[in-house]
Amino acid sequence: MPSGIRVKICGLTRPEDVTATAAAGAAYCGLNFFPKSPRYVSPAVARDLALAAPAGLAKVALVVDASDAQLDEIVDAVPLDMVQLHGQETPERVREVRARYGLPVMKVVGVADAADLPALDTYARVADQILVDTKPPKGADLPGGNGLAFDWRLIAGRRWPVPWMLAGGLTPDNVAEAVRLTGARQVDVSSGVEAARGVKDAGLIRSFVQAALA
Ligand SMILES: O=C(O)c1ccccc1NCC(=O)[C@H](O)[C@H](O)COP(=O)(O)O
Repeated sequence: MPSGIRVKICGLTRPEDVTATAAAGAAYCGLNFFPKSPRYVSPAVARDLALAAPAGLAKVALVVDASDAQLDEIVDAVPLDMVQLHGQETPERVREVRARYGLPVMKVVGVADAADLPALDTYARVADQILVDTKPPKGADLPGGNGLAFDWRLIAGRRWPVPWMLAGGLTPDNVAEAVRLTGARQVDVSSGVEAARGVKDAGLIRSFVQAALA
């Protein structure tokens, strides 16, 4: 990609979503294994989606406080390039998952205010990547994928010693401003490219990637 921005489209559920994500020029696709999510895919469905992904589109497994048994089942079934830990996983658990599966691990850190920022430094010491996402509001059904942005000024100019992604409430309309303000070189979206909750839209995926690269 000419601008060097790498885009992740998260929560794909259908083969046409994979086609649209690859055609738009995204670098990563996310497969969601959180059972309560409207974007959940079983390991069997995820395997077919992952096998449909062309070379160059990295497949990321999103899990929430998954046990070894759950992760074993996913990793055995699905050809993956990365694991995204989207729950309350401790730094020690990040280390364990990296060691057990030999896959890069991206740890999600939720941000609502400045008090959340030190955790980014903590996880940047143990994870291969960090994903800076909006902290879910109290009582939210889902720990992510809520389509809510945080105040990007909190991380403007911040850097970490590992690659990082910006997420949370990004859309084709606001992603360019988010990149400009934060300096992010990677962005992640789910709700902002959906026609309905859990249903990706090829046109929105294309618009999002184009806007991120602009
Ligand atoms: O999308 C879900 O349903 C979900 C469920 C449980 C944990 C995480 C989940 N989604 C995470 C994402 O899709 C993204 O990594 C990120 O939170 C941005 O989502 P959005 O604000 O919807 O763009």
